Amino acid sequence: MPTEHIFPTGAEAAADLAGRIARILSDAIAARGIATIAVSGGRSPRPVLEALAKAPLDWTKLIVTLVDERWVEPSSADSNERLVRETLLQGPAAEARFVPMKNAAADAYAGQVAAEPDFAALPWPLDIVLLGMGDDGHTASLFPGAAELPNGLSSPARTMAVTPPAAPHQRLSLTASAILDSRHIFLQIGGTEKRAVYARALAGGAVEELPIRLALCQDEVPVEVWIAEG
Ligand SMILES: O=C1O[C@H](COP(=O)(O)O)[C@@H](O)[C@H](O)[C@H]1O
Repeated sequence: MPTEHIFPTGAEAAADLAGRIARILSDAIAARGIATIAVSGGRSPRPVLEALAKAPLDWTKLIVTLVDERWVEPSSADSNERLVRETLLQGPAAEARFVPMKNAAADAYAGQVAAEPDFAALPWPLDIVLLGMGDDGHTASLFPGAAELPNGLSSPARTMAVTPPAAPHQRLSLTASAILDSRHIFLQIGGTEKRAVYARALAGGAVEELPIRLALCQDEVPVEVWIAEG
């Protein structure tokens, strides 16, 4: 079962989560000389990434990457890379090494072939995987109903290409095995709908129906969840 951190507001949850991430990254740098974090996109992580950017870390020792990316140009409002550049990679944090998922390939399937070696070369396990969750129970870009989901749940590769059944843009995503090759998995949720999906995911059922279960219902990696009630 995940460890839960419950806060009245999203702002309080984000501040606490950013502090926890900064402490773990600092300890990782002290222990191994390098720290790694893969972050989610979408709307939820913005305040966490903005707060984390202010942490007094040796950013030159940090590798930042994404858990998933929409196959759009980094200038697009839908780009997860754009979110990370606008929020986290600011000021001293811009010294971190950022490993993007989007490359010049025409689609996410060709892009996956080009991106996989960069991801295979990362220093695994990652220190932190910061997940989000959609209202359909998807995490990273492991979408229920996607033709590529069975492969994403079983592949030993680090990355997978996927076409979401009901969301825009082809995606590149970490696979389940890559997400679980980590020292800490953190999940951020807020709002009535997501809290209900989270409760359903904990209650049981197939990972194919609610892919967030791949992180919540396993014993390999400690999972902590930051929940905003407001
Ligand atoms: O499309 C995506 O959705 C999920 C959830 O996003 P949110 O806007 O509801 O927070 C996100 O975790 C994922 O990284 C993103 O690409």
